[in-house]
Amino acid sequence: MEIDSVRVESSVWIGNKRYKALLSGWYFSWTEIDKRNRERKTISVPVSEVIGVKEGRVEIQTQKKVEDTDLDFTLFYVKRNGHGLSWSLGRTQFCCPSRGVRDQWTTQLRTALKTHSPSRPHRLLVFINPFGGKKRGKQIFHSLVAPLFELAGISSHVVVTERANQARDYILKKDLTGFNGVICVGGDGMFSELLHGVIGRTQQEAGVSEHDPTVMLQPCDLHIGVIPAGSTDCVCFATMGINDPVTSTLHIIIGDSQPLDVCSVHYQNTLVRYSVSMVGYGFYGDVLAESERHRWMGPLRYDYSGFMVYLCNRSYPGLVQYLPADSHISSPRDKTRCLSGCRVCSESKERLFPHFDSSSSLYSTNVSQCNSELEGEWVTIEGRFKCVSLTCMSSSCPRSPEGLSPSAHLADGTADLIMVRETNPLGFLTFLHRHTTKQDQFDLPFVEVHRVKAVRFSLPPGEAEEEEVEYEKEADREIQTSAERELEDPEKLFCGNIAGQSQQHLAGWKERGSETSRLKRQGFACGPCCTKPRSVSVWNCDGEILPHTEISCRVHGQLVRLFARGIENSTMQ
Ligand SMILES: CCCCCCCCCCCCC/C=C/[C@@H](O)[C@H](COP(=O)(O)O)NC(=O)CCCCC
Ligand SMILES: Nc1ncnc2c1ncn2[C@@H]1O[C@H](COP(=O)(O)OP(=O)(O)O)[C@@H](O)[C@H]1O
Ligand SMILES: [Ca+2]
Repeated sequence: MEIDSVRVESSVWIGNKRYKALLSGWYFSWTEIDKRNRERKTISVPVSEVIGVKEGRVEIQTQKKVEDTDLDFTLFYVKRNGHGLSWSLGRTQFCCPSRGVRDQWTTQLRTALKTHSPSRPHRLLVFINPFGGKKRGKQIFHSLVAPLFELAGISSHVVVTERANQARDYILKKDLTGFNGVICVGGDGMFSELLHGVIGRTQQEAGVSEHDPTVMLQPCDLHIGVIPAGSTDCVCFATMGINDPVTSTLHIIIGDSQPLDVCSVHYQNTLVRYSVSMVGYGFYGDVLAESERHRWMGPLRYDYSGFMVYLCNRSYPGLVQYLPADSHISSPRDKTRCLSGCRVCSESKERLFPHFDSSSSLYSTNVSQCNSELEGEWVTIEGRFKCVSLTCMSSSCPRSPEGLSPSAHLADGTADLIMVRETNPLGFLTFLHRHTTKQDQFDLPFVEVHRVKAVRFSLPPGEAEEEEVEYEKEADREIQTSAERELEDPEKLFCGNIAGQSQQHLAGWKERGSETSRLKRQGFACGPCCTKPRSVSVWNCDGEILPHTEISCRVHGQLVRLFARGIENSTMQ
C-alpha cells in the first residue's frame, strides 16, 4: 500500500476481479485492472457521500456480518438512481492483500470522512407523527431510517407525538444540548411545528421579538430534516425534487445544508404564523377548510375537496398591496430553475446579511438594515380573486411537479405573489390543470405574478366586516355541532382504525379536533356552504387555517436551514 499526504493507493479485489483503489483528495475510487494490467472502468465516490466503512463483509440494512475475514472491508455510500434525484445506499465489499492493508484503508477512509465532511450530525432529535399521511410514519422510521442512522453512527432520540404541537413545544422548552438537528417524520404540518419551534427558540435566545413585524429575525443554526410521510410533502419535494424517505435520510446523514426563506404572517402587531410553502387565500383556503372535514380520507382529502371547491366557483373581493423585489436580479417568469448551488440564492446572502460577521458567525439585528429590506414603493391592486397565493419557493409537490411558481428561489429573500382574478370555471380549470403539466400557468389573461418582499391583504372598505360577523355566528353554530360530531365519532378521525390506540392518542386528536374546529370558524363553509354566498375566504398557511383575514406577510431570507441541497440538475448526472 502506498500512502503519502494526499494519496492512498493499493490493489484490492471485488469478487474475483482485481482493482486499484485510490483515495485522493475529495474522492475514493476503484478502477478495474484486467489480466494484461490495463485499467478499465473506474467508479468514483466523493468522500462527502460516504455513509460508513465497516470491517468485514457486511449486509446493507441489518449490519449483520455475513463473513468476517481479516482481509475485507465494506464501503457504504450514496448511490444515485434513474434521473439522479432518488438516492439509495450503495455497498461494495473490498478484499485486501493483508490485514494490515485492510486496517490502513478503514483508518484512512474514516479520517478522510472526518476531514472532508465536518458538518455531519452526530445526534438528532426525531419527531414522528404516527397519524400523518397514510399513517406509516413509525414504520418508515424504524424500517428505512433508523438502520441508516445506526450504520452512519448517528444516535437519535425519538419522540412519537401524542398530540398536535407537541414537537413545537418540545423544541421551544426542552434542553437541546448535544443535538445537531431536529427531524420530522410526517408532512408539511409536522415540518411547520419544527419550523415554529426552531425559529421561536432562536428568537427567544437572541432576545428578538417575533411580534414586531419590522424586526430582523435571528437566523437559526439548528438544522431541520424532513422524512416525508405526509399528505402533500411539499417542503421535501421542493428542496430535493422527490419525496423519498431513504433519499432524505442520506441527505441528513451527510450533513447537507440548504438555507430556506421563511415568510412571517402578522395580524396587526401580533405574529400569527410562519410559512415556507404557501400562504393562500380563496381556492386554497377553501380546499383546506373543506379537507379538514374529511381528514379520515388521508391524502385523498385534498383531491376530493379540490373538486368540491372547484364546483363552488367562488371568487372573493380583496385589496392586495405588495412591495416588489429587485426585478434586475430575477423574475417569476424568467424560466429559470432554482437548482442545487443556485447562483441567485448564493449571491443573495450578502444582500440579506450585509452585517454578517463570519469570524463569530453572528448576524447583526440592526434595525436600519431591516428597514432597508422594507424600503420601496408599495403597489396596490384591488379586485375579485379566485385565489391569492404567496410562496417563498416553487412549492412543487407530487400533485404539481413544477409547483405553484416554478421559477421561485429557495433562498433569495423573496416570495412570488400569484393573483388569479375572477374568471369563468373553464379558465380557472385551465389555470389549475397547468400546475400538473409543464405549461405556463401565468400565461393567462386573468393571472398575474410578482416577485415580492412583503404583502398586505385587506378586505375592500365596507365590503365584508358586517357579513363576516354574521357569517361567524353561523360558523360558530356549525362548528359546535361538527366538533361534537367529530369527537363523538373518533373512528372517523382514525380512518376506522382505532383498535389499540391509547387514550393519549385520542386526547391528541381531540386537541387537534377542537383547535381545528376553532380555526374552522371562518372556513368550514364548503360543501353544504355552497347554498350560502359569502364574501370572505380563509387563509391556508402551509396547511393551517389562519384565524384572521387581514394579514401582512414579510419574507425573511435564509432564516432556517434544512438537511438538503436543493434539486440537483438531473441532466448533469
Ligand atoms: C385539475 C387539477 C388540479 C390540481 C391543482 C394542483 C395545485 C397544487 C398546488 C399545491 C401547492 C402545495 C402547497 C403546500 C401546501 C401544504 O403545506 C398543505 C399542507 O400539507 P400537509 O401538511 O402535508 O397536509 N397542503 C395543502 O394545502 C393542499 C393543497 C392542495 C390543493 C389541491
Ligand atoms: N399525535 C398527533 N395527534 C394529532 N395531531 C398531530 C399529532 N402529531 C402531529 N399532529 C399534527 O397533525 C398535523 C398534520 O400532520 P402532518 O404530519 O403534516 O400530516 P398530513 O401531511 O397528513 O397533514 C400537523 O399539523 C401536526 O401538528
Ligand atoms: Ca424565495
